Amino acid sequence: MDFHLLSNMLWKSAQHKASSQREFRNHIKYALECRKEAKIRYNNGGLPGFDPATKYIREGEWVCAAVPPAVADRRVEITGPVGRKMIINALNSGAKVFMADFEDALSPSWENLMGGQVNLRDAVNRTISFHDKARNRVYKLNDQTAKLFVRPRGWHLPESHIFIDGEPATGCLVDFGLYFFHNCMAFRRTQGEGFGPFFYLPKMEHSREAKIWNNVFERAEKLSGIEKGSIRATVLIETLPAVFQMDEILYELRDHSVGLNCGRWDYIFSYVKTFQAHPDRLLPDRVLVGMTQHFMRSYSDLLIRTCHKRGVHAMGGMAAQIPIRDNPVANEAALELVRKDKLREVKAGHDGTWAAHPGLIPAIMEVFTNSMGNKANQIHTVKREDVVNLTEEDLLQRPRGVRTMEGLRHNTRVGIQYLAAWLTGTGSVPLYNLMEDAATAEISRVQNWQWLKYGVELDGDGLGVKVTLELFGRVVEDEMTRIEREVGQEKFKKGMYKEACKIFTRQCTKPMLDDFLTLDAYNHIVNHYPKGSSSRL
Ligand SMILES: CC(=O)SCCNC(=O)CCNC(=O)[C@H](O)C(C)(C)COP(=O)(O)OP(=O)(O)OC[C@H]1O[C@@H](n2cnc3c(N)ncnc32)[C@H](O)[C@@H]1OP(=O)(O)O
Ligand SMILES: O=CC(=O)O
Ligand SMILES: [Mg+2]
Repeated sequence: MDFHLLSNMLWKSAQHKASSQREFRNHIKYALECRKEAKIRYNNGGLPGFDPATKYIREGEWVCAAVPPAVADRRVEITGPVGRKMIINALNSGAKVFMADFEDALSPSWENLMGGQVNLRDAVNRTISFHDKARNRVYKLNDQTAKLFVRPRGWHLPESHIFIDGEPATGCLVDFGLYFFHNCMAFRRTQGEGFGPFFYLPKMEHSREAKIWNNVFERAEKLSGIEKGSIRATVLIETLPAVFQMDEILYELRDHSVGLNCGRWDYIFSYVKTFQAHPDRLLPDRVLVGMTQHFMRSYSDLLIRTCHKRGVHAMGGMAAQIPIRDNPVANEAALELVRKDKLREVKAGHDGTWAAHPGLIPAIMEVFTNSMGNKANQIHTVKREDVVNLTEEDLLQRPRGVRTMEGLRHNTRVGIQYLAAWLTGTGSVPLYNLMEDAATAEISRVQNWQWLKYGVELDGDGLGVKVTLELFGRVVEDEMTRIEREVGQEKFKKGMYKEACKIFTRQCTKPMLDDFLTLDAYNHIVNHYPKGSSSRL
């Protein structure tokens, strides 16, 4: 990384960032306090639901600003972390959109974050290249590239390398601010056809959080002298409380919206978190909680209806399968699962979807194109009025299925390996032929926690064993042995598997569930400098 360039970039934007942090930090603190209050309500037996106070928004006849022509067609979007080669490959992949990820797929070390900003700036300026010396291969952009969206971190994550008035900065404002400041003008010229930049916004729980983003956008537009409504964002509906706020979220962002997305993995994680004090709502094995469970299907159906009523895209989510290079039969089976998932999405009315890997794009493109034909999207053709009567109970219905020892083992094996990768700077990894990232790892963590907390019986394998601390201790030991065998002694010794195991085990066995695994782990990747060594802004 060019550190001289980086410090210039940082310094130029530092003043802007500091003032936006000062302007918004109390609103953010309030929004996070409200999350805590909601958690107390749910822990005391309450259920999330539609807010009677905002019925007028849900029933009102309003639409969002028209979709910018540059992103009318989003039938396949590839996602990935902001490494240099990854960005070039994703932009060249043939997908319509690339979502560059500072969130679920990135371990937010200072180096990754700042390297990512430099890489994105070079991508927007179209000067990005990468030389893979080992393979003597040079990577450059094609003439035709995907449109770039950027996903900053969620509201809950601090950026502990930047202190403002003695407090760590808010991570997402750093990600947004740096990217916007350095790319706004070039992006609008080269990519956005006069609009942009474009964003994905993660992990919101309430429309008041969307309102903060709307204010951040308006402030950025004003300061840079671009028209209000230039910046556009797709909000991930990936928390259980947010499914009851979809109209309200779009309403707050109506001048800046370009749709909602079904963030299915965090949504499952959020189901467990929201119902952490409801032992009658325990999850079956992770592999059984798919989009065909009634509560998941209802969430996707309602998202489509809501988006199309308001004139914006309803984006589908991520199938976790990735290509299996060394086994053609298993590879075809994985591809078939992806096709099936995408067919369900396009038939339901989704306007596009996510791909985890470039190797999946042709198959996904074919499924969407066969169904949508030449239409750029289905916003005005699939209204889903059939789901107008969907109820709170439909959205909360208990997932069905069994719990097994293999489920417990798989969660443990995957959770530890993911965390070990994250601690060493890698935020998305292939494990057992599936894509794993922060959202999928969270499911493993909270599911183990839930099963331990309530001492569930593993009813799916005929053993009738109860999940206890002793059993979990044995499972952790076995799985660490298995991981060492699978990755090899040398990699195991050099890696951070033991630290990961400690954190993961602590998280699974806590009396009270922590809100986020990455908040606990973050301290391990922060560079700590001596007091007083920073610059004043
Ligand atoms: C729940 C959610 O939030 S989903 C969204 C967040 N998660 C993600 O974005 C995950 C995205 N996917 C990935 O990170 C990767 O596909 C992984 C980690 C799962 C697998 O990556 P790898 O092990 O590198 O896969 P593999 O070896 O098959 O890669 C083959 C080639 O495709 C490239 N590639 C793989 N995935 C991607 C991607 N998502 N974007 C761009 N290029 C990619 C690799 O860089 C490699 O390129 P090369 O041949 O030029 O060297
Ligand atoms: O961000 C996406 C998800 O599924 O989580
Ligand atoms: Mg997510």
